[in-house]
Amino acid sequence: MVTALGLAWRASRRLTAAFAALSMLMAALPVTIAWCTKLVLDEIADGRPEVGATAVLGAALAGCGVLTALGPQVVQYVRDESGRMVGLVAQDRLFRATEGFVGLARFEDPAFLDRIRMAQQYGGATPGMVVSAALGGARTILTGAGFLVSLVTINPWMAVLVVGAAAPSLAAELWLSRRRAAMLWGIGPVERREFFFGELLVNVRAAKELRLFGIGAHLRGLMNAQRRAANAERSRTDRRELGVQAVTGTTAALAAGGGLLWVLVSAANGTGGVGDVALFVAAVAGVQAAVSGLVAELVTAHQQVLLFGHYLAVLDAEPDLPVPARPRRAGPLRRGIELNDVWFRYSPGHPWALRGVSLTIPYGTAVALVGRNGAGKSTVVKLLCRMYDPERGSIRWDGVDLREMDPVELRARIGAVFQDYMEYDMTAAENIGLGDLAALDDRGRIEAAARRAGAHGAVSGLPRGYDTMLSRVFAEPPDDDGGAATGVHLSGGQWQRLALARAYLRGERDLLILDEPSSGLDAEAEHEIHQGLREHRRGRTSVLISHRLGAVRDADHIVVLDGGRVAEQGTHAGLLARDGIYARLFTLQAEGYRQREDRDANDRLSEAR
Ligand SMILES: Nc1ncnc2c1ncn2[C@@H]1O[C@H](COP(=O)(O)OP(=O)(O)OP(=O)(O)O)[C@@H](O)[C@H]1O
Repeated sequence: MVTALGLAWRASRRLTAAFAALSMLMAALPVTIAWCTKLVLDEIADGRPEVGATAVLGAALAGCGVLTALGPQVVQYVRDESGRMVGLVAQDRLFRATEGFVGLARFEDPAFLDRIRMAQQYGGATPGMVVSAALGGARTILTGAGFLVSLVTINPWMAVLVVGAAAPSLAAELWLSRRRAAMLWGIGPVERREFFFGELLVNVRAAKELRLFGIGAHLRGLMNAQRRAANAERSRTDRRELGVQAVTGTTAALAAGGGLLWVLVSAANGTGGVGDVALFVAAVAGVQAAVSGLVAELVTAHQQVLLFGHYLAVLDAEPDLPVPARPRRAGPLRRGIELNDVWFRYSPGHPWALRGVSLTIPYGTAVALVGRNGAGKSTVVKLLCRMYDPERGSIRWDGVDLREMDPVELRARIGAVFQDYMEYDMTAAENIGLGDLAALDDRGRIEAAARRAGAHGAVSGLPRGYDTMLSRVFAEPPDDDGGAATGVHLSGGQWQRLALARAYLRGERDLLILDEPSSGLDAEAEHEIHQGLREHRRGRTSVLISHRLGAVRDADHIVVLDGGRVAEQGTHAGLLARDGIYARLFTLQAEGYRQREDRDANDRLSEAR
C-alpha cells in the first residue's frame, strides 16, 4: 500500500495533492447541507423566521448544491489525469524490470508469465486506485464522522447501533476480497490460454493453416471453453459475494429501519423538533452511507493491493542470471572460446539438452556445428550468448568464465542471426538498423549491410524503398496524394536476408554466429550468401550451423553433435575418412543431389527423343 501510494505521489505530486484537497472539500458538503437544512427548518418552525439569516442559509444551500453538482466531474478529471501519469511511470518501471532479466528462462516460465500479465493489468491502475480509495475512505470517514457527531447529539445509542451493524460487513468484505484476488490468480493460466487461442484466430501467420486445415471452429471451441471455465470461477465468486452481502445488507437495513421507527415515535410524542428529525434522518443515512462507502473503498484498496503484489513481485524478482557486482571486462577476443564439460537443461524438469560438451572455437577460425534435429546446436549458440548459464561446466572467453562478465558487454561483441530470427513490424531500414542502434539513422551503413546480405535489390524495389513499412498489422501512412497504402510483407527468404543484414550491420564484432542463415534461400541466393559469408569469415571467429553440409564443408573445424554430446569433430576430409555420422549424413545429401541430377538428365534425354 505504501509503495503504491509512494508511486502515485512521485508520478504526479500536484495532481495527487489537488485530488486530496478536492476530496476533502467534497467530504464536508453533505454535513454542511444537513446542518443548513436543519437550521432553515428550525427558523421556519420557530414561527418568527429572520429573513436575512434564512436568505444566507438558502444561499449557502444553493452554493453547496452547485458544488455537489460540479465537484464529482472535476474530481473524476483530476483522478483520471493522475491515473494516466501513474500508469506511464508504472509501465516504464515494469518493462525496465523485465529488460533487467538478462537471460531467457523467466520468459519461458508460465507462472512468471502470468505474474507479468497481472502486473501489466494491475501495476498501472493500482496506485491511482489506491490513492482514490484512500482519499475516498478519508472522505467517507470525514463525512461519516460529521454525521456521527450529529447522531450522538441526538441519540448516542443509535450511533453505536449503526456503527456496530457495519463491523461484520467490513470483516466479511475483506475476506471476500482476499478470495477474489486468489480467484483471479487461479484463473490466470486459463485466461492466458484463452488469449492465445484468440490471438491465433486473427494471426496472419496462422491464417493459412487455419483455413487449409479448417481448424478455426476447433480453436474457437477451445477458446470458448477457456472463457467458460474462467466465467464459472468468476460466477462462483460473485455468488459467494452476493450471499454474504445479502446478510450484511439486511443487518444494516434493520438498524436503519429501527432508527427510523424511533424517530417517528419521538416526533409523534413531540420530544424532538422538526429540524432535529430532519437532521436525524440525514445523519442515519449519512453514517450508513459513509460506513458502506468506507467498506467499499477499503475492499477496493485491499484487493488492488493484493493484485499489486504481482507487480511488486516482478519488480523485486531475483536476477535470472547473476551478474557480479564488479564484472570482468569482456575484452576483444584474442585466443578463443572454450566450452569445458558443459551440461545444460532448460529446467530441472527437462531432459539434458547438452551432456558434457567440450569444444574450442579458436580465434580467427570458422567452426561449424552440425547434427540431427534436437542435437543441441542452437542450445550451444544460446549459451555462447549467455542467454542461460550451464548447470555444470563452464564457457570461457579468452579464459574468463562468461558468468564473470557483464552480459550486455559480452553481447556487444557478438553478431548473430538466430534460427528463429525476428521479423519486426517496422520499416525495412529499421529492420536492419535495429542491429546497431548507432546506425539506425545512417542510411549509408544500412544500405551497405543490405547489399552484403543480398537484400538491397528487393528493398529498393519496394514502394517506399527503405522506408517501406514491412507489416500487414500497421498500415503505411497515407501517400502525398492522399492514398493510404497498406504495409508490405516480404517473402521468407527476403526476411532472412534482412536478418542477415541486421547481423552485418553490427560490423566487425569479435564473434559472428549464424544459425541456419540460409535455410529459406533459393539455391542461387544460398550460393551467393555463402560466398559472401566465406569472405566475411576469413580471419574472423565465427560459428556456423547448417543442415546443408555442402555449406559448411570448408569450415576450419566441424563439430558433430548428437544427443547433446560431441560425437565427432575434425575437418571435412577428416570426418569423411572417419566414416561416422558426418560421413553418413554427407553421403545421404550428396546422393540426393546425384539422384536428382540423374533424374533431370533422364528427363532431358527423353524430352530430346
Ligand atoms: N526453450 C526450450 N525449452 C525446453 N527445451 C528446449 C528448448 N529449446 C530446445 N529445447 C530442447 O533442447 C534440445 C536441443 O534443442 P536445440 O534447439 O539445441 O537442437 P538443434 O540441434 O538446434 O535442433 P534443430 O536442428 O532442429 O534446430 C531438444 O531436445 C529441444 O527439445
